[in-house]
Amino acid sequence: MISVARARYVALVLLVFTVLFVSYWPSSMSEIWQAALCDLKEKTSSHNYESWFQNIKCRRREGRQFFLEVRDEFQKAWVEENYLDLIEDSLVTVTGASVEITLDAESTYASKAQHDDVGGAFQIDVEDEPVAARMARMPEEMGRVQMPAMSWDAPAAPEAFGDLADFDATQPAPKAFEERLVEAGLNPRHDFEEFVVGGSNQFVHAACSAVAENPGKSYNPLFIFGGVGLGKTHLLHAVGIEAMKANPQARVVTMSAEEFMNELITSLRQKKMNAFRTQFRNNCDVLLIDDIQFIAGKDSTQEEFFHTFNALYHSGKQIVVTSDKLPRDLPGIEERLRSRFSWGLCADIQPPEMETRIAILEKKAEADGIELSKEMAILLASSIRSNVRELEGTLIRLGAQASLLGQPMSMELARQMLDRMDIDQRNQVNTPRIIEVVAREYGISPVDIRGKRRTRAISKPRQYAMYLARKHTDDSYPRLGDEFGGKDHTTVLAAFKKIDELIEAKDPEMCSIIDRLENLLLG
Ligand SMILES: Nc1ncnc2c1ncn2[C@@H]1O[C@H](COP(=O)(O)OP(=O)(O)OP(=O)(O)O)[C@@H](O)[C@H]1O
Repeated sequence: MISVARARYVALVLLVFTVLFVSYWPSSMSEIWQAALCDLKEKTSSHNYESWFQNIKCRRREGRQFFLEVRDEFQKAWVEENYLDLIEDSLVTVTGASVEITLDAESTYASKAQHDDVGGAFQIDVEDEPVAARMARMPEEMGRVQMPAMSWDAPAAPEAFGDLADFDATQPAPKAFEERLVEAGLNPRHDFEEFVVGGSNQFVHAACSAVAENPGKSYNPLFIFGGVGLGKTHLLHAVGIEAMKANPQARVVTMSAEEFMNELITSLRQKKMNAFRTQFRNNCDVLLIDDIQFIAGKDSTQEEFFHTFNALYHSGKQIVVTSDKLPRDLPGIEERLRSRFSWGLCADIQPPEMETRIAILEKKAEADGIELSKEMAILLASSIRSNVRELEGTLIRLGAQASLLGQPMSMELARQMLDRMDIDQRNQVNTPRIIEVVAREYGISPVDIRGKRRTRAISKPRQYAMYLARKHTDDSYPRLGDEFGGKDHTTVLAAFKKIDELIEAKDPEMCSIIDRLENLLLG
């Protein structure tokens, strides 16, 4: 028999435990939703979180059904298409039970749809707004393109340009010109003079020069493609700089495909689509878009870009695009866009050969005031072959280290740094390396893992790589989707869950596969 005192003690412990459990476990609808939001914040990039999740409200809960409210139809469509599984996953994590989600838009305002050929992917109904109010907003809406509204072919008389009136094309005042480059999104250091030409980039360099000399009239569009850090962005900016040097009235718009998408989203949110379209379709003579592969799988952005492309192309404006692959190898890009990218000229950029690497190092060293001997340039150029950004970074780090230690840049210092880099690289666990290790182990190529083929021999290693990437990197599911060749984040989520469940259940085959791959990866 237990004593009364002991029974009281047990009851007290139970009571304390219940109180603690009830007060810490999220129970009210809003607590559950807040906890789910925290979980979502962890799983996605901060930009994505702010754009798509932060403003979602949980309006009602009936048992396991959650009624969520988003701002408008556009957000509803986007979240439904891209993020529903992710939200469901977070709610399951928080509640520990299965859930159902119903999404509703706060307003009945329909932002997506209706388009004509060049008219636009999104028809934003700003017509209800009084005309005077819209006109008053126009200067603010014109956004980043500050250049006067001119067509490429018919420059207006200089008087029409206000403070540009005394701008002399042959002798640009350096500061004013640089400021204008920056306004146009261009990096003044990335001009043709700074670009070292060799066998690997001769063709693309010639194509870029031709386009810059005669925008809209030689190769249109110009599609530049090639591996990481090989100078695509540099050449893209060089085209813009040269075009502005040749014609001070040229309205150049430069941005990454990601920035294009973000501006589109902001314009949709703020109901400023007219200004967005004016900026890209009417106030632009040269459109330079970097890393177009980013819009893979992003249907609404592709649609808007398609209409922007048509409008510019048909009015003879120049379009230059960079990408990591040829148009036909770009996964997740609509066929009509891929075919348009191939209308003009596709020019690839290859890793530079030894002499070009040495020349690049010498040029950068001179520009940054670093004393670089020939011997050292050869050492660096023979150690780092396939990425100019890395080559440049090593030179700068070496210069910085020598100056911090108060020593000259010796061969010994350079060798030590290269050895350390080698070790760092071998230890670095990132998604590309995981893909490489898994592909090698299964005798397939990283391209197969990033590709679409679903044979067992490819899909299984692909799932292992997705699981390892989620486990060992900080990449969010959407980011991993991009890393795996533009796949939907739900594919990665499903692969992770499937393998995780098998590991949790101590499935001997899966545990041994993952152990073996982790050994290869982590040493
Ligand atoms: N031929 C070259 N001459 C001089 N500098 C170069 C050359 N090629 C590349 N660089 C320099 O290397 C760095 C990386 O180039 P850039 O950013 O243009 O590469 P990218 O191909 O656009 O890379 P990513 O695929 O990562 O976008 C830049 O600082 C650029 O100036």
